[in-house]
Amino acid sequence: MDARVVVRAPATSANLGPGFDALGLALSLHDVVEAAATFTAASTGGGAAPGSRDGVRRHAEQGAASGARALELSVDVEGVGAEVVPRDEKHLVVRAMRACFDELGVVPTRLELTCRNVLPHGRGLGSSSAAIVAGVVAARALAGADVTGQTALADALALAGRIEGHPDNVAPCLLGGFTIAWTHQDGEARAARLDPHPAIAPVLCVPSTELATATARGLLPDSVPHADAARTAGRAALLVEAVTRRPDLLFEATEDRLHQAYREPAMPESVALMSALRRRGLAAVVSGAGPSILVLSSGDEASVVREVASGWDVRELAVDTAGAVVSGR
Ligand SMILES: Nc1ncnc2c1ncn2[C@@H]1O[C@H](COP(=O)(O)OP(=O)(O)O)[C@@H](O)[C@H]1O
Ligand SMILES: N[C@@H](CCOP(=O)(O)O)C(=O)O
Repeated sequence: MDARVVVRAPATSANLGPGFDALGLALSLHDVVEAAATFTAASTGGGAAPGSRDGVRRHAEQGAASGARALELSVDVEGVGAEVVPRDEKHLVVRAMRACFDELGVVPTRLELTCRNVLPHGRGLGSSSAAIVAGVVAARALAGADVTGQTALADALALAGRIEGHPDNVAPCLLGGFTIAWTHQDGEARAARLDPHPAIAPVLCVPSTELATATARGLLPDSVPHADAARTAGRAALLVEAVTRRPDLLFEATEDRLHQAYREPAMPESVALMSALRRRGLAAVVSGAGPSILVLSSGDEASVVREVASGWDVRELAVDTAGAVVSGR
């Protein structure tokens, strides 16, 4: 009994300056994962409609009862990272799918993946979140679980957040648009999705060098001055208004004192570019953990970015409003 799906997951830019680990924007750059799976009869049998709540519960009971079975795994990767990403159980999409199958209680015996990668890795554009979200959504769809309802999205976000470790990329990747993400008191990721102002046009300056998010997180101090925290909290609040209704406030609203300066030693050229862009009045920030620079443009500012960021890979993108999209089941 074969199931086959295609999932498209967007790049994301997290933090947006002052919204460390909270704010994020989905971008019009996508990875695509094609996935096919065969499940044990025990984990899918019994006649309940796959995807119904009853069907998922029955999967959980029967999957758990069936015990571990060897997985026949095939991973094909095209595009970015094809030479370096693992092709086994360590592949991030596979890890996310396995975690989701376990949560749903279904037991795959065969899993076939083709990953068409476009998002650059280790550039602060949420490639790991896109891989995780694509895996979680693909696994839910293959298992016959809902992927679009409120409960399904909440479950997918919680699992993706657990795997990624911070919620601000997985939220916009799953939901699209502009998101405010937080960790609930139960420890799970939650998010509120907002529509960005239609004038917002993200412009990315992408360097050729990578910086692992874990490395950039390691540069952050255990505590920051109260004045910096207070100032940045105010700017983050203002940024919600600026992104959704008042793009004229973007420059002031994107000031950060919580993470960018601490990370400068790992990406001096990026921070220098950000400062040069800000001196020209542009709302430039470090994208995610860097080293890409994001300009939240609200008009015809791309030509200034190209002039200041001469020699950089400058990409004029749009906001992705759809988030992760699944087709073909
Ligand atoms: N499509 C993918 N398939 C497999 N692994 C991926 C994929 N995208 C990202 N990764 C893994 O995530 C790492 C990058 O994650 P990270 O350091 O968080 O940077 P970012 O998410 O900003 O690109 C890559 O080096 C790779 O190990
Ligand atoms: N809030 C995180 C965001 C990391 O984003 P990424 O795209 O660099 O993975 C952080 O700043 O560490």
